[in-house]
Amino acid sequence: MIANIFIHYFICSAAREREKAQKLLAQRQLTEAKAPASSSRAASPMGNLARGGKKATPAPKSVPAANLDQRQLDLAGLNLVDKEPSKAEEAPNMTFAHDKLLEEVKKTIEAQEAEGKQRLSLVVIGHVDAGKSTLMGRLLYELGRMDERTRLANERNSIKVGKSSFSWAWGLDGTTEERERGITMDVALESFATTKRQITVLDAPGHREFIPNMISGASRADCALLVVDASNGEFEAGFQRGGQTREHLVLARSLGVAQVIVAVNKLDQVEWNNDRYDDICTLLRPFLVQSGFHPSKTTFVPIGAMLGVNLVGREGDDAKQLAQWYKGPTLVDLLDKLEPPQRDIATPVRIPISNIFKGQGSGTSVSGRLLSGVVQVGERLRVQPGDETAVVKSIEVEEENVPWAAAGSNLTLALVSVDPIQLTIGSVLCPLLDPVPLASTFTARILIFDIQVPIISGAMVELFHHSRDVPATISKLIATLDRTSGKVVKSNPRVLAKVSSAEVQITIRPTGSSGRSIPMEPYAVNKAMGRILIRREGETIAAGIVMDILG
Ligand SMILES: Nc1nc2c(ncn2[C@@H]2O[C@H](COP(=O)(O)OP(=O)(O)OP(=O)(O)O)[C@@H](O)[C@H]2O)c(=O)[nH]1
Repeated sequence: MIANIFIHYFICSAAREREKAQKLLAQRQLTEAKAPASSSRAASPMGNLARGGKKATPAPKSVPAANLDQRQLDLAGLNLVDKEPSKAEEAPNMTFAHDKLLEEVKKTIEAQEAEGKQRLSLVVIGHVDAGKSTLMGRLLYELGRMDERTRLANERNSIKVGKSSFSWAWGLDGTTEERERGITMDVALESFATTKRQITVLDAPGHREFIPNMISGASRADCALLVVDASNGEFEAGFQRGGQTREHLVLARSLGVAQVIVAVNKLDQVEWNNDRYDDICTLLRPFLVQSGFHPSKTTFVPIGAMLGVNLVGREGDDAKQLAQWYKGPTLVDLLDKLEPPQRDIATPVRIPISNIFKGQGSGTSVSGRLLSGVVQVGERLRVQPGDETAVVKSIEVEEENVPWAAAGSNLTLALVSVDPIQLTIGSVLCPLLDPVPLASTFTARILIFDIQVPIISGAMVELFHHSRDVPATISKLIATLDRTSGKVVKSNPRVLAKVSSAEVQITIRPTGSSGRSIPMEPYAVNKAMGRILIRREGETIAAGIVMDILG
């Protein structure tokens, strides 16, 4: 009945997103083309999209024009073909009634707690080149999640292109461009287990050019691992004004991340100097408190990512110098003690989409974080904004197909009975009867950072909400607030100065691709859906929470 559009590239709301998605498809195709059929999951140089054996749908085969009737020719010209009712697209039925599902989820979470195997998501943040991907690559290897064959292949291939020092990072940085440039550009997803935790890792890019991707990664995490480079001058570069050590910490905290492990890396570059380690910790401690991290939720660990020192142990010659002055926990010991957050399973489903890709013969797949609620296979969800609905054909969490997933999971959903053109990065999947409100104008309480140019009414900004960023205007300065009590200090101020708190009205400016309204909720209704970040000219100027949606 409806013509099916063959999608040769992903459907995203903005050019940046489209480019990102195209890159991911290329990455998946490259990975799949290269990977042997039996390749282990650790063997794939992946982002989350490269996993799970999914394949991009091949382009339709061309048919000689002489063999087509007029209608087919018209359709061919439009790049349309009749939709064949495919078996793969058949919508499955739901297994559980909602209350039964909630019971099942509670039981499972309790069992996980009793087993001492709790799940959490960890975003790896820090200034460019601090060693985030190297650390993750090495840690995956030490924990047995990267096999020897992959390690050797990464070593060999990185030597071949003169990038041998990035060989560990290649376990995470999978695209040709990332490997050529030696930097992470998009968030890569991985997972590993410690004794008591099952951890999903989101390796964020450190380069300031990719802050939007870092925001998208941090908004999917419960905890953060900040990596700082102990080399002389390098720690200072990241920690100075405008450095990403500072910016990432502030962004992560503003997005609700409350626990952080600080890994002081590359200590081999300073001869494992104890004083250098202590100085770095001393400089970071007050900044962490100032950024809103409670000292009891902040831990420090000295490491050498490349040599694998103090990640899971301190054996061997490389660790001798450190072992002379450090007797504390290893990185894995600290990961094992991270507190899993409360799961908001009773609130309606909210899944902001962070990636969209074509599944093999099974419609479209999307990935993102289930912020609240519980979702199951067979469930029909609404896509906001818009009138579209979709049925969940399958759910994948940490490379396993599961019948349901609960709040906090980073998941991939295969969707059927959906027009993929209606899906965009930043769209939110929600229950049919409990849709997320759409906002074009709303009020927000914001905390203004150390900005150089004060904010005035009419200021043009970029608004970040999960993986979506849209142009917006600070349309009204309602009041300045006392930073501690939140009480109004002055109504209708003329400007908002740096390091102050305020209530403002924000209006989203329409764009060709994303319209005027975006799905969001007041913080009082759903914390994770009510957090925003405001940037201007590539600088994060404020973070805030949504108060009231005005229209
Ligand atoms: N000497 C030394 N070099 C390291 C260590 N860890 C990482 N490096 C080097 O630091 C450089 C950057 O490492 P990456 O892992 O790509 O850094 P990153 O933080 O992931 O970079 P972005 O994601 O692009 O910000 C590479 O050349 C690594 O070999 C370490 O423990 N010691």
